[in-house]
Formats: sequence, structure tokens, C-alpha cells
Amino acid sequence: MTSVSITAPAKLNLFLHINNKRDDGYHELETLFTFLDFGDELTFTLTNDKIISLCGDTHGIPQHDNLIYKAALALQSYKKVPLGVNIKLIKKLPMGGGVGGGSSDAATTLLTLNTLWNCQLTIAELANIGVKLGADVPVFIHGKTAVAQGIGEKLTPIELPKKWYCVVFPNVHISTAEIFTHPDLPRNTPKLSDGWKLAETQNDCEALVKKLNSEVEKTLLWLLKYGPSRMTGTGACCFVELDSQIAAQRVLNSLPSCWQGFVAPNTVISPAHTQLEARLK
Ligand SMILES: C[C@](O)(CO)[C@H](O)COP(=O)(O)OP(=O)(O)OC[C@H]1O[C@@H](n2ccc(N)nc2=O)[C@H](O)[C@@H]1O
Ligand SMILES: Nc1ncnc2c1ncn2[C@@H]1O[C@H](COP(=O)(O)OP(=O)(O)OP(=O)(O)O)[C@@H](O)[C@H]1O
Repeated sequence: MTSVSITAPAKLNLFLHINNKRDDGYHELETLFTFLDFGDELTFTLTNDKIISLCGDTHGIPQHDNLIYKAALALQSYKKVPLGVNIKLIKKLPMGGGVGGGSSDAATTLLTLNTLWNCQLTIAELANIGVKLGADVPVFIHGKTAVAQGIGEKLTPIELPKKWYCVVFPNVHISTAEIFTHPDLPRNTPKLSDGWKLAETQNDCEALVKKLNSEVEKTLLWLLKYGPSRMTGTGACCFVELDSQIAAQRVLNSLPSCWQGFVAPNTVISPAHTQLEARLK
């Protein structure tokens, strides 16, 4: 039996600007995605019976609603694959935390099964399947630190220095849809101009989420003592950026017990891609 374990990494939105609201309700945005060397672990075991099954830390999400199952089924139907798969999930990323766990799980599933089922789809074809599962799936499929535009599907890879992050989850779940439909969300940040600087950017969801959730506000105030800090995506996770593992670990060690967190460096290429490539060599 062929079995392979691959990471579905966390992402951070180092900034998130909302430029406009489209007629279909989705928002045009500009955001800088980077991947962290930390994530969910997915183990794929091939079967000969066309059945897709999911086990492990599913946290009460019915199988047919899980983005992992949806991704596997979408690929199996698209390529009329005669095989099945059992997928075991070890969930390390907080759900609804703004670190893209569900989207990353879906992307890792598409990338891995494309290989294991020998579908031979291109990255662009996989991203096309993925975007129907969530706006963030394509960036995980492409797997490179990038500025995303449009609804998140137009990607321009960029180089970033290696940094260490302490990511804190304040134990409140934020619904992305609730934030994007809130009347008080700012939606008119001008598009980035040439030569933009990270220090001049922000997360446009942050003020609203802080107003709605005092825990997020407290988390950011606490993190700011240690260095430049922001919320990722539509929250609830917040992060502080530091130059060394020791400095990031020091923040985690002093984390109040009511919150959870982890420490990880960013990676230029998503760990899912690095691990799959190493396996193919
Ligand atoms: C905010 C980000 O986390 C930034 O990385 C993402 O763009 C959200 O991506 P995601 O969680 O994959 O989002 P989806 O599952 O596609 O959408 C959830 C909800 O967010 C809103 N949504 C999402 C993305 C976007 N560009 N505009 C939106 O208005 C829509 O109301 C949608 O119903
Ligand atoms: N495998 C999965 N892992 C996590 N969430 C899943 C999964 N499958 C379905 N979902 C659903 O998707 C919702 C959003 O999950 P996710 O963890 O991706 O949020 P997020 O980190 O806020 O993402 P984003 O930053 O893209 O908004 C969850 O609340 C859950 O109901």
C-alpha cells in the first residue's frame, strides 16, 4: 500500500488591503502571503476501491463538508480516477484562525493526490479546481511567497528575508464571511503603488475585528510589547515578527495560559511543495 505524509502549512497575511467590493459580494484585495514551517499533517493511503475516506482530527465537521474530502472528490471526478484514498488528518492549525488551515488542507490534498493518482494536472489546472473550494486555495497550490490581487488568485511571487514568528490564537473563532459582510469594514484602500513598503501597509480587517472581539485587541496589545505585530487574514490569530528563533520562543514562553500559540519561521516555498519534490526525487 502506498502511504505518504505531507504538511499543510499555515499562511500569514503580512498585510491585507481591501480595495473594492465586487457585484458578486467578493472583495478585491491586495495581500502579502507567506508560508510558515508549521501546519497540519495529512497522511494519504491509496486504495483500489474508489472510496475517499477521512479520519483523525475532524473536529465534528461531517466528512462531506470537510475541504479535504471536497478537494479529493473534485480531483477524482475531474480526472475520472479509478482509485480511492484514505486520508488521516492531524490538526495543528486553529480553525477559523486566519492561518488558512482549511484552504491549506485542500491544497495539500490536491497536490498530493495529483501525484499519487498520477493525474498529471498542471499547477494552473489544480488552482482552477482549488479556487472553487476557497479563495485562498490557489496560493497554497502555487506555494510561493507572493502578493495576491483580485480575490486572491492573481499572484506575483516576491522574495522576503527569513524571519521568525510567534503566532497567537486568542481562542475566539472569527467567521470570514461575517467580517466581509460587516457594514463597518473599510473597502476603499488605494491600490499599492510601485516601490511600496511593508511598514506603510496594514490589515484592513484589524480595527473592526478588535472592536468586535476584545480578546483580539488584548492579544495585539500584548504582542506589541515584543515587536511589530498584526492580525492575519480576518483573524483571530495575531503574530509578532522577530529576527531569531530564541526571541520568538521567549514570547511563546511568556504567553498567558488563556491563549495558545506556536513559533515558526517563514519559508519562501511552501513545505508541502518541498516535501512532495523530495519524495519524487
Ligand atoms: C481574507 C483571506 O483570509 C485572506 O487570505 C481570504 O481571502 C479568505 O479566503 P477563504 O477563507 O478561502 O475565503 P472563502 O471561503 O472563499 O470565502 C469566505 C467568505 O469570505 C468573503 N470573501 C472572501 C474572499 C474575498 N476576496 N472576498 C470576500 O468577500 C465571502 O463573503 C465569502 O463568502
Ligand atoms: N479541513 C478543514 N480544516 C479547517 N476548517 C475546515 C476544514 N474543512 C472545512 N472547514 C471549515 O472551514 C472553516 C474555515 O477554516 P479555516 O481554518 O481555513 O479558517 P481560516 O484560518 O480563518 O482561513 P482564512 O484565513 O482562509 O479565512 C472552518 O470553520 C470549518 O468550518
